Amino acid sequence: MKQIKSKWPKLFPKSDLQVNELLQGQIYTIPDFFTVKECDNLIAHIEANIPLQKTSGIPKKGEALRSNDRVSVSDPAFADLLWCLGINTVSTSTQAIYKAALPDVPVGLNSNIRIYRYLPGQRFECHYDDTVRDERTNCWTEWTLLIYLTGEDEVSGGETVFYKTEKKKSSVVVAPSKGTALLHRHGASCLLHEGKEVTKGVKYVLRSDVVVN
Ligand SMILES: O=C(O)CCC(=O)C(=O)O
Ligand SMILES: [Fe+2]
Repeated sequence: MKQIKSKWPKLFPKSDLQVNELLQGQIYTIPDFFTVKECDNLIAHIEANIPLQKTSGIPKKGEALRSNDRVSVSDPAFADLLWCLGINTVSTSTQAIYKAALPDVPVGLNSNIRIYRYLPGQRFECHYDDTVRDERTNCWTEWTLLIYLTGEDEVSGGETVFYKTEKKKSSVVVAPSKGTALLHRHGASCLLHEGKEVTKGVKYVLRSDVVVN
């Protein structure tokens, strides 16, 4: 993981965040977590300062194929900022999120921040997200946090699709929406999911995880 000294663009807390429950105890979206301007500033910052790496296209044993460009940076201050922008209040005021890992409760975000860029033709095939230990706090992660920096008329395809069973008969489809944050349960309770191929435009995503203690 890279240690990058970077000054992120200004981001402001939102007081009136709405939380949509797409699947109880599993999938939640928070529209307008970032404004359009914040998303555009973040993309400009990433493009100017944070080189993304191409994934090889050949998955390691047991790993899903992903062909997106990505980088993983250790940035505790940015993780704390994202937490304080509203993931903290959403995690504590949404009972199913707060109680998911009792007696442990959400306490912050993983300092490992990942940035993904999907160009047309790129995707992240079906997989499960593992729980990991945050290197700073030693706490385990319980939820994946994805924040879409592009969406709507900028990207076609690129939906994050969750399957309720391994047979993939029933699914929940989340289309990238600019500035929307998505929380989904991971580790032992993770649903099979994938990032569908982008067919037009560029999909940018910020990723961290909610840690519990
Ligand atoms: O980009 C997406 O829609 C999915 C990303 C994902 O599944 C992951 O980061 O584990
Ligand atoms: Fe995933």
